[in-house]
Amino acid sequence: MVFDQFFRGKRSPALTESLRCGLASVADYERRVCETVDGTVVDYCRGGAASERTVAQNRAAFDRLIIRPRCLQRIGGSRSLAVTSFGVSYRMPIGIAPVALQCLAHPEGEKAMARAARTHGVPFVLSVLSSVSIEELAEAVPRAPKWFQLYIFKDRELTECLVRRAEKARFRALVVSVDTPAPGLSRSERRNPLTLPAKVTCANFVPSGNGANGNGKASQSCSASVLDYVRSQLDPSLGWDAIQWLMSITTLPVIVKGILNRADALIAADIGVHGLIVSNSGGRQLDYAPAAIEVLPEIVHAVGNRLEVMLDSGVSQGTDAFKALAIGARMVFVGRAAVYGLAVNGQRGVEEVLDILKTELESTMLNAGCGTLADVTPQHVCHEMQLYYPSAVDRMRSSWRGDSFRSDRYRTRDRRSNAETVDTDTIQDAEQDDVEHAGMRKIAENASERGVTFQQRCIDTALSVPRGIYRSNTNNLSKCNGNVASACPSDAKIAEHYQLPYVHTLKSSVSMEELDGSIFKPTTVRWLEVFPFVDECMLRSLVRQAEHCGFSAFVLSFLEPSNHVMSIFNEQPHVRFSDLHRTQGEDIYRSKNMLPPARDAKSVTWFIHQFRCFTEAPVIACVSTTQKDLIFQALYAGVDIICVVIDEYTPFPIF
Ligand SMILES: Cc1cc2nc3c(=O)[nH]c(=O)nc-3n(C[C@H](O)[C@H](O)[C@H](O)COP(=O)(O)O)c2cc1C
Repeated sequence: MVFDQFFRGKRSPALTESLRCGLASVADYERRVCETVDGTVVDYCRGGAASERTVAQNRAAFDRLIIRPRCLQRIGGSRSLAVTSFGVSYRMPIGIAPVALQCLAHPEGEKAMARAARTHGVPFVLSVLSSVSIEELAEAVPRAPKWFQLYIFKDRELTECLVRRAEKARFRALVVSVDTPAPGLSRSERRNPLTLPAKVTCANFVPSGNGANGNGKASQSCSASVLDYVRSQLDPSLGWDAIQWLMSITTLPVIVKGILNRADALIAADIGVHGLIVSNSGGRQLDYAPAAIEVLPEIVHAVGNRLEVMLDSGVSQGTDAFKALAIGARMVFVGRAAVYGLAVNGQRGVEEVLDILKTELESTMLNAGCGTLADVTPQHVCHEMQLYYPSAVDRMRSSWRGDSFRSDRYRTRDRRSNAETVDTDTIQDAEQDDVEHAGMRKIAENASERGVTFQQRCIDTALSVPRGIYRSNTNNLSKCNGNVASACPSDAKIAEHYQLPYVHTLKSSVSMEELDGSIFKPTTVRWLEVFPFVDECMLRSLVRQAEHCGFSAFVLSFLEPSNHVMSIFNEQPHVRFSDLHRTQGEDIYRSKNMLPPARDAKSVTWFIHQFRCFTEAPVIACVSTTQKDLIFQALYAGVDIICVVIDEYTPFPIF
């Protein structure tokens, strides 16, 4: 309100009206719809697939992103939300997503929606399952910026016919939905089936009076059961050649909707698709699909500027739009938000909703220090964990001699790839000119002979933490014939040489004391790798022992399946695991009572909480990118740093 009075001077009539009715946000519109509209229609508009987990995730993922404002940015008078897409200029970067059967929400349905889009100068995407036909809409709202959404049906003739009709009606782009090999499963619809009123039908499949819509086959089937007919036309056997076929039969830009994976985005870019809508259809298709905003970074990162990337799913506030734009979306689309406006007050309701979103986006931009969309950058958004755990970064820095010359040089080399196994040749190359070269090479060669590998691990770069945890992999103990004592010293020396932290594992036969007493230099940075054991006393004792030996951080390893960790301890009778032996005695640590907890959320949280009570030192959770749930559990449970282990198939920006 205050913002509005001071900065806008004059409110639009739509905003004034919505405020007067107590409708100040999209959430207010949603509430109003629930109070006033028939239950089955509410379910149809609001519902999602199955357990609706993805619907919830869409909201939660936006909420996890925090806006980082910049001040004193000299924002002048030339403020603008204008955006150009496929050569057409729109007044703001928020369009209306395709929504089937809008006459269920309001008698004017798609016509009202398109008129509101015209008022705001934003694209309106007509669903192929619209309750107003392509021709009727074009005639009623000729000047609305219209795009047409379709599926590539089993019947290609029918599909081509729809494309021709859209071209003739001067639609400006085709949006092909690719996330619907079959209809999404709605539990609410199953409980409470939606029956279409006589006047509401999929108008594109019904012949008009003059036969303009003509496709006899479709019409006949449709008259029996519109939805059954369309469902029967969805084609799970489609491949990317279908998109190429679509591009070959039209000159309109083709936008692929429903992409959630960088690999698919890359294929789309390679075959020359014009745009993508990163979308999970508002959580209506695949339950447990990721939130669209969560995968947007990996997709933007993968395709860059090769095609236009847009987003829908979960946008219900101006801040949501801001976040998506900051991460790299050209435009966002709203589905439910617009439908709520339509259901509450027809065209006016949609205009009000768009006005709310526009006002919120303007306000967000201004307060974040952005005058135009070009000013909105990835630096304006971060994941909340980056704010919650900053002190850990400082603590990590203080336990890391990261500013030495040689260390920098090594880290520059690391940046070539996110994860790589550094072989001894690489180490040699790095240090050709080094006086210590020969000695170190010998140690590295020895290590290599014993089958010890050097793994590069990566800590979230956004936290500016130096990267490159050095870790000796002593999993292959059996190769050492019980004589592994010589492995650790040389590994520790290499770590010292490259000025990387040495991560000592409990799977070693050399104890922390032995390393501290004879192998480590005072300057060696040492961290201890710990597994999620259930025995509290033992953990506490290990922590004390480690602190006593100068270990400055703990790496909780959730990487290996618990049974694998235990098998190492249990099935190596010839190996003396010195740290564990000293702590508890062999019989106990090899016993079944020490099975680590299962990796459910509760036990992971419990373990981290426990561990936090034992020590002030930074706690790093080592998690694989494939264990995404675990990453968040660990963060929420309070670890300082997540060490995300990336394999070559995993896209980095999984956050
Ligand atoms: C009631 C309803 C019907 C929809 N019908 C279609 C459709 O016919 N075709 C399509 O591609 N997407 C359809 N969608 C998905 C939207 O285009 C869009 O992806 C989704 O609504 C965006 O999420 P949001 O509702 O959270 O904004 C529909 C969505 C809703 C809510």
